[in-house]
Amino acid sequence: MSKAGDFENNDGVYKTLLESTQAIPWKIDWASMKFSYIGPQIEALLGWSVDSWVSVEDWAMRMHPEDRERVVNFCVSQSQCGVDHEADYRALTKDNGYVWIRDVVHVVRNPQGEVEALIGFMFDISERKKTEEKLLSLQKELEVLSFKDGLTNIANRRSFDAHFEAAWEQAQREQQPLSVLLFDVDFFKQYNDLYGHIQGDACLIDIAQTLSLALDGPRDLVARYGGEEFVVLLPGADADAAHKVAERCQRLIEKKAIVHALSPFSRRVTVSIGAGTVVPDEAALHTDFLHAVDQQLYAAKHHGRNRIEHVAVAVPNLVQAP
Ligand SMILES: Nc1nc2c(ncn2[C@@H]2O[C@H](COP(=O)(O)OP(=O)(O)OP(=O)(O)O)[C@@H](O)[C@H]2O)c(=O)[nH]1
Repeated sequence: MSKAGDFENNDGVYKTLLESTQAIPWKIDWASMKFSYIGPQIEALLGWSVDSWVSVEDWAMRMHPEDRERVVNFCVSQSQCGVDHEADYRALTKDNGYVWIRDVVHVVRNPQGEVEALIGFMFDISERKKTEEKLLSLQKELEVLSFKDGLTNIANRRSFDAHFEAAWEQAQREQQPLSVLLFDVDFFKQYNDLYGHIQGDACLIDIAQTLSLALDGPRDLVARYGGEEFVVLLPGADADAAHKVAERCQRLIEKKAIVHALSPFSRRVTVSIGAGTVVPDEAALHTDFLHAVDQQLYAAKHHGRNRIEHVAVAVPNLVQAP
């Protein structure tokens, strides 16, 4: 007799092989929906004894409630159609924990083509799931970080752009005002030259925190626009409201009293502010509006710094500044 023949005739060999694998083999009789076999490895993995696996009910009830309906419905429908399939779910352990399982199911038919039994393997995939979950949370963290400025921890330019575009479209749709404030730290090059770059960084962090404190609207956003420039987005704020926020920012920075020996303004760090308010009509472009606000910042610098200039022209429908 051939070696293969020897092997085929030896049920014990099969059993030993099946029961020494990591994967846990099982068999369910289709007519009775009862387990006719389950590998003893199941007890080491989940804690339930082999004898406790009687019917598909035991299988279904030892599944996480959030997974049960989806998995049971899927497996029943696939089996009824005679299609091999696999499903991932959390299996309940005897001590009330959960283990991620991948069940790989083969549908066995008799010579007439009728479903006779289901056989399968359960794989412990908890390690893989842990890695997947960790990757997912790292991905989320990365998404958050990619919208944050690394130095000041407030929103970055990319975040501002996304919020600004959304707010612009909403203002256009609802015909509501929208305001933007652009800030630039005065004489910052001299500050850096005098106190060094590290203290310059600390000054920018201080200003970012101060500006954050000045905002109270649920949709207001402060972001680092780049270098020593910051931007505040005020959806729904009319010119009056925006001007008040700009003044509050100025006041809070003044109160912070960051020493700048080369500043003509009480030897303290100050900011210049360009402000703009618009109720954008359908044709208005948000880039034109930002450009107009930037022009105001330029004007604030040009007119002596430490001041607010509020835009009143250059974009259709611009609301008159106070
Ligand atoms: N420490 C620090 N300095 C920065 C950072 N980003 C930009 N700067 C500095 O900011 C300074 C900006 O200089 P300028 O554009 O000449 O502006 P200014 O000196 O503030 O002059 P005015 O705006 O006209 O009042 C430069 O010296 C930059 O190196 C940063 O992240 N950290």
